[in-house]
Amino acid sequence: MATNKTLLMLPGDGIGPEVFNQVRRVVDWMAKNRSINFDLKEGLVGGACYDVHKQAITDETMQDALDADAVLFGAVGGPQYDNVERHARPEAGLLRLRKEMDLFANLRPAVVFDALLDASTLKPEVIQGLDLMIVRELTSGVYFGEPRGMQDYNGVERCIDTQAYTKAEVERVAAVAFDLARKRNSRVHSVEKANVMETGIFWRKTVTELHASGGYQDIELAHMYADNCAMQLMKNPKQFDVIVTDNLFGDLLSDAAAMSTGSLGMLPSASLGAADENGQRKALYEPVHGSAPDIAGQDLANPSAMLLSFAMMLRYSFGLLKDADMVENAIQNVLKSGIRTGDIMAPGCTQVGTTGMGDAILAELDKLVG
Ligand SMILES: NC(=O)c1ccc[n+]([C@@H]2O[C@H](COP(=O)([O-])OP(=O)(O)OC[C@H]3O[C@@H](n4cnc5c(N)ncnc54)[C@H](O)[C@@H]3O)[C@@H](O)[C@H]2O)c1
Ligand SMILES: CC(C)[C@H](C(=O)O)[C@@H](O)C(=O)O
Ligand SMILES: [Mg+2]
Repeated sequence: MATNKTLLMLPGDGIGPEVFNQVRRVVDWMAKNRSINFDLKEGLVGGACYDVHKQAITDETMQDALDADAVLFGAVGGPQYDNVERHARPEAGLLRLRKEMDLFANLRPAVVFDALLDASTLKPEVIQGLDLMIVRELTSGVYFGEPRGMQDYNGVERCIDTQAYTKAEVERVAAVAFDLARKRNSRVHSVEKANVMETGIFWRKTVTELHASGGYQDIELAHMYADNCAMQLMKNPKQFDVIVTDNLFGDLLSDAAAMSTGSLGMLPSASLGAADENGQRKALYEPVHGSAPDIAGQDLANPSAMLLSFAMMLRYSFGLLKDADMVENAIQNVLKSGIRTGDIMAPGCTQVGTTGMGDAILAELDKLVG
């Protein structure tokens, strides 16, 4: 691969830097064994940035993100920032990255590895072979709608958030879902609450029209209410191929889907912008989980979600399919061999920490490269 691809690394807070340390080892391994050399840049984000600059991301780091070929992100947040004003909170750094990079399509796959059937709280027959993709709209909806905040409402204190979507915003994320479905099992569930919300009715109408007029008749489209979808994800997740939904429902449903895989520590994600004339997209890759303050600093975090996010980056941003497969296979093989972090531990397996899991994955990569 050309050596001029820039990768911006933003480890963040809590377990973010811990799982990131394992990615650094794989980045080094890729340079040494596969001649994949990135120009690496690193920046502060979240609480780590707030501690130094009193803001969750600086303009310089934001510019680095806009200039990079891909951004790799750990996690942000922590209880010590609970009383920081919203615009400077750690989470605001991530939201700014998503908005200013215009990363409207958040791909959150939930894939169940056979070796982890026993780690899920769902019955093995319900989840065996599960491979679903949630496409979450990421730059609009109630996360960003205006007006928002405190109001004087006829002398009464009131607080509002606004759910708002333009037609173009719904169309572009639905198109990503249809295009992805075509490369998978050609089924899309569009999820909203059209029974209650105006934006739900609009979402459903817009997706239906795009399906009919956008050349997507080969894709099977179904509509589902978000509350039912949460239930169906527990009852029979294998009915789904691709789910497309708004920013808030996507946040909730992807955490729910994570548990079928055994742990939040297994779920990667890719956040993508629109393709330019060369087919290149701005992109940020991050695990779905957060900074996990309850286990931070104890070498307990599962680095798999972070490493699988790195694999998604190799695949989606750089077309390095073989190398992405290698990382994924190495993780699968380690799980098959019974090596587990605490979150996915099962009787008869060997428990390791974050670094131990990294050691095992690197050893497996060595085997795979021969
Ligand atoms: N993308 C992000 O940076 C992101 C995502 C979600 C939450 N957050 C932030 O993280 C902080 C904590 O939030 P939370 O506790 O609701 O969610 P969380 O995802 O951090 O943790 C939820 C639970 O899952 C466990 N867990 C998460 N990742 C794990 C891993 N890799 N290995 C093993 N166990 C893991 C945690 O120990 C915890 O019990 C908050 O400040 C929140 O805003 C950030
Ligand atoms: C940290 C927070 C802003 C974020 C979200 O709500 O989108 C997180 O929960 C996620 O799922 O990426
Ligand atoms: Mg979330």
